[in-house]
Amino acid sequence: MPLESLPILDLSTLDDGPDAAEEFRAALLAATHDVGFFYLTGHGLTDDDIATAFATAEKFFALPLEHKVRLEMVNSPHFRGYNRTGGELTQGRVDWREQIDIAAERDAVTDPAAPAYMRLEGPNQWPGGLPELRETFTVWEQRCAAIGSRLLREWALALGSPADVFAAAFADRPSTLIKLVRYPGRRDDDRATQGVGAHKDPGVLTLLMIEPGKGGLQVEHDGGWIDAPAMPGAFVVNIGELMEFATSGYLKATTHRVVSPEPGDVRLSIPFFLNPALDSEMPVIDLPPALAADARGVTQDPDNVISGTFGENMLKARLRAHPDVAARHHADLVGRPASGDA
Ligand SMILES: O=C(O)CCC(=O)C(=O)O
Ligand SMILES: [Fe+2]
Repeated sequence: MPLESLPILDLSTLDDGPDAAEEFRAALLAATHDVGFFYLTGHGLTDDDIATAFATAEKFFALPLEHKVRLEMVNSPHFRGYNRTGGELTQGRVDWREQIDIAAERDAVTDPAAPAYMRLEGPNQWPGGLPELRETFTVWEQRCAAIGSRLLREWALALGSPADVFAAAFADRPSTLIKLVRYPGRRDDDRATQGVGAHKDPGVLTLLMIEPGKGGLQVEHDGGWIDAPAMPGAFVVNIGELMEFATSGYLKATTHRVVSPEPGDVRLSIPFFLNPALDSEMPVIDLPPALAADARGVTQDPDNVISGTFGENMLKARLRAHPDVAARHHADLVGRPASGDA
């Protein structure tokens, strides 16, 4: 029978003794082998934390357009800042959403000999008139990174590896990214039904918070789509291409998309992406025989070659999604092979 909804996992059961923890790990492995997506409850963020995050995101989107465009991503060689509705592409088609991208706050790398992907490191563009946005999402980033690190330890154990097998890649300068996203309601013409087009996430792990009461997210499974509406208080968690790479395809990076809300409706979401340092190599896990027998290999797509170096994947994804930033700041990289010399 086709699956009708995503599996649900409760992170707090990890504190209920070794048997409960073992059960959690088995469920984690099954969910991300079969579906690649699950709901996560018991993660420690309260309803108040979540309500504050959405209220802050709403305040940002309510700013006049002339304030928001001062922070436009096209100003940033590091792919940070605001994209107005229609400012991003997936599979070459316009996504009908507006958003601000906030990544790890660091200085830009000035060494001209650094690999091209180090250009992704740099400062964010923060809205001057809304200081609470920086406060709220700096804390959100820390909380989500801690939840993500905990999940990575449990995956490591479930995969028969030492708990810290992924830790080195994340220890120094992990690449975190938060997007605040607003999907306007569908208009009457067709092109506006793609909130975000079908894609896999390029990194390791995504913790997505959807505005309470909203649908729209669909997850590919067995040749069909599973609807994944907001579940009160829960994250939607999924793995990306680099986790598929690390497990030789035992875990699955799953295609998903967001269908635009009905005309007149609006949907907010807050995806958090946890990724290793740009210049780190994601370890390829030595799977126990029982799991290795079920590893499907990494999906081979000549248009989307997956590298073990996270920065290569991320740069490729960013150049593809934001051709205006690429043209203004990275003309030297446009049209180069998907994976190759930095
Ligand atoms: O907004 C959502 O529900 C999902 C967004 C998404 O898949 C992404 O930004 O990668
Ligand atoms: Fe995604």
